[in-house]
Amino acid sequence: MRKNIVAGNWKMNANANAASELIKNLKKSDFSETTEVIIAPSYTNLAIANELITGSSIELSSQNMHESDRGAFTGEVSAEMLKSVGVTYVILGHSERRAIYKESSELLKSKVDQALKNDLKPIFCVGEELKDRKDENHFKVVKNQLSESLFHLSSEQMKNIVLAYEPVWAIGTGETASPEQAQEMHAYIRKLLSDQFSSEIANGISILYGGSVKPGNAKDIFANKDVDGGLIGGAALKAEDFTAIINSFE
Ligand SMILES: O=C[C@H](O)COP(=O)(O)O
Repeated sequence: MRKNIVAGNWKMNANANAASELIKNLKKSDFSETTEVIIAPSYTNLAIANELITGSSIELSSQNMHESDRGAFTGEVSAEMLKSVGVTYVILGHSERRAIYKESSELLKSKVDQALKNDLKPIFCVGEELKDRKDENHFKVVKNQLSESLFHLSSEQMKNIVLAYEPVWAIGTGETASPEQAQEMHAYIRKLLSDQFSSEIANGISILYGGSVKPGNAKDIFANKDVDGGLIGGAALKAEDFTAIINSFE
């Protein structure tokens, strides 16, 4: 049985004080034990977050990671460094990394391999841009993103991947995919996983939806059978809203 997961991607928000405050408020919140809760603060806040989440069920994720073990890569952070401050997940392939930092499928494939080699679980993001959807290319785009960075993995490795479908046109725009559009793409992704790996693998992988998820729309999105939770941006920055989203499963 796959897990329901709600992950908060804080992006480049919250200094050390704000991050501590947010985590303290989250710890006071009453959220469902059956949903796995993950937070992804910026690099500078990971160590403090790790201390603050001790004794809670909250898991820690990084927003990015370098693909090499170590070396002369000024400004970069390795998997081993992340592990040393209690990180268990790493977001890879976010559309902001793909678009702004030109991260290619090939690079993301290396990052996925590096994460798995270091026992970090990738939250691997896929999603089409508005133009792709208008041109009815959205399925093809998502299929390529998955196959180019993940389909070389073994079934055993694939079990450690969490997927996030984030239509780029819905990120931070207030516009959400309809519950039907989300379900349609999630079912398509699960079918691809079944064809490439097995139905057992496909049914065991959590596929999260991301893109303007809020307390007011989370219930309708999470009610779909192939939507196993959310990757939340803006609404993860308020403990009250994030908690309401976590508690939005039927
Ligand atoms: O990683 C999170 C997504 O980019 C969604 O962001 P958003 O909830 O602010 O639209």
